[in-house]
Amino acid sequence: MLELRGVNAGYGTFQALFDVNLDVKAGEAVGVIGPNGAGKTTLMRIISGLIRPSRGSIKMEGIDVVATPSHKIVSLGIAHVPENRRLFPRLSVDDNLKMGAFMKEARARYAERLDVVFELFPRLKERRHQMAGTMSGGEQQMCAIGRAMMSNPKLLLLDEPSAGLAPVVVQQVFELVKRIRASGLTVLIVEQNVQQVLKVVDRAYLIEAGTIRASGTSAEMLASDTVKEAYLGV
Ligand SMILES: Nc1ncnc2c1ncn2[C@@H]1O[C@H](COP(=O)(O)OP(=O)(O)OP(=O)(O)O)[C@@H](O)[C@H]1O
Repeated sequence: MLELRGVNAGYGTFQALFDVNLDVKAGEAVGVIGPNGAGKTTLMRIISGLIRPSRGSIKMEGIDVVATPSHKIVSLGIAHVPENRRLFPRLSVDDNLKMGAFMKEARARYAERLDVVFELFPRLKERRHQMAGTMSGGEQQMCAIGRAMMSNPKLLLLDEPSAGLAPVVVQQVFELVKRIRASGLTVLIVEQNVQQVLKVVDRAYLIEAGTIRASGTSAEMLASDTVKEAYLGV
């Protein structure tokens, strides 16, 4: 579904990603792990077109993402849930969800998408008239994911969905990821919470200083000495 080849990217003269190759197959959940500043968020940004690579190719179902204008990338089926959620805090849950269905095709299927989101996250239906900024951290994450799902994506990019949440809520967020996966959506998820994320993904990539250092199935990553020493504290 998604294929990155030889991707370099950065900010001005600063290079944040070096020769990145990455694949996500349809129906898979794939994790991206690594330390602070490794380039994980940058990776998500180049896939959703927020920034452009300086070299290399990105293809979504064979279509060149780099050549696609930013506002059309959602139409390729890519939806990005950014770090820190970025909800509209003073708007209701309903209005936040509406913002996720701004493309013409999504607008036409608004009611149908809303049903899908409410079925997956019944809590959002209960709270649909509440101001998003007054909901709990876990509920806000649900709302951010729900908003992304309003565009009827094929690939969901989740950037640190558990960041800043209390441990019990972190558990709930990983349960959400499992549910999304079971609904058939393909997921690429960035996480600091290595132990947890490896329980919900099929495969993962370890990125350090902008370079992919290791990749493999969750079982392989859990057994890898590099991952164990640096990220699992064993
Ligand atoms: N807008 C920006 N302008 C300049 N440099 C940036 C910008 N965003 C990120 N960087 C730099 O790019 C590098 C990679 O950052 P990135 O946010 O991708 O890392 P990360 O792995 O997501 O880190 P974290 O886990 O801390 O969120 C860092 O050195 C960061 O300072």
